[in-house]
Amino acid sequence: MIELKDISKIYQSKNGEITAVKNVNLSINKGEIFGIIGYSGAGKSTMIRLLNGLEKPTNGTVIVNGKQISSISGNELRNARQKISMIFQHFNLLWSRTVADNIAFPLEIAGITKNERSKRVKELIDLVGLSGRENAYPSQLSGGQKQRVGIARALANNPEVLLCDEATSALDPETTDSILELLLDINKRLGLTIVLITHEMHVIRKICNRVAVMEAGQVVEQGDVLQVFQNPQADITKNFVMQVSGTKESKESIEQILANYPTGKIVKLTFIGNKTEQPIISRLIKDFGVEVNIVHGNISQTTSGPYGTLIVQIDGDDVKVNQALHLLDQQEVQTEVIDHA
Ligand SMILES: Nc1ncnc2c1ncn2[C@@H]1O[C@H](COP(=O)(O)OP(=O)(O)OP(=O)(O)O)[C@@H](O)[C@H]1O
Repeated sequence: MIELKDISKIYQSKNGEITAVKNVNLSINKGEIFGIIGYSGAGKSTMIRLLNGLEKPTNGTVIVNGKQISSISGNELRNARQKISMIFQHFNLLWSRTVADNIAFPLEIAGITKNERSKRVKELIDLVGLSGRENAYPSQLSGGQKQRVGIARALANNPEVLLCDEATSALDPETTDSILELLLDINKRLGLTIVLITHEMHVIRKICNRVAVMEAGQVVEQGDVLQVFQNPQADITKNFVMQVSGTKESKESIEQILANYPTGKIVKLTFIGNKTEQPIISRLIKDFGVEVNIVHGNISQTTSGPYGTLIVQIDGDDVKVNQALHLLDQQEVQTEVIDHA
């Protein structure tokens, strides 16, 4: 559905050239939710502008929905862009228009008759859960409701691709979740391909099937969300995963436990899928007679299943401790000895 082939984007500035995107290759399938994550300045916004044709790449090709967006212009680009919609961090609503009229706006531009417009607007209002608020103005809505209007407006002309530019960054955590659930619902119901950019791993975990991690204009890692969570390769990806697994906070706990129990091994266990539901710890204790102290634990849901991390101190006879680690490996629980006491 979307192909980026060896894309680079170089901006000219007073201080010389800025490479915003460098040699990026990505392939996004029809109907998937694909996340691009990176810190500020990584090149995410540039990527999204390349996808909707607002920017031309310095090198490479962008293909969206069968059209080579990177080389077309004028009417051809305008037509192609009707199938590529977008929602924004700050909603970009028309403040002097009601909810219904905001949603009707792209339909007016597309020349849809008044009767058909009213019918479609009603459908969209129902779809995003805004029934009863048709005649409200944006200033009378909460942030979450404003984003629902943004989503309805983006869906008005039946797009094939929805681009989300930090769409939940201005919302509180609960509202963020309700908007993410709406996006997931729309993706399932309409088979819409969704590409989102974000700096929050929570967003990726909650709704994405696959993720690309960007740093300094490059994609440093990409893959299925669950795999990336279980086995992050790049340092930046490890940092993003820590946002969700909370293992950063546990450093203090590890220091504490080392001070209190200066024996054994501190091990980080990472497990995915139904392994999170097995009584692995009790097996270690029963089968090997080792002591297990839980330092930190966390289980998160992704669209492909649960993902968990557990940091434990395993203490006992060296041979038994190693056998316990071996059992964990056999159980496809990933183990990383993060500290020897
Ligand atoms: N029009 C432009 N002219 C010059 N430099 C630009 C332009 N747009 C972006 N850049 C530069 O390209 C780099 C990538 O910017 P970009 O906005 O794509 O990153 P980002 O990951 O979206 O960051 P943020 O989340 O802060 O928007 C930055 O160094 C930025 O200053």
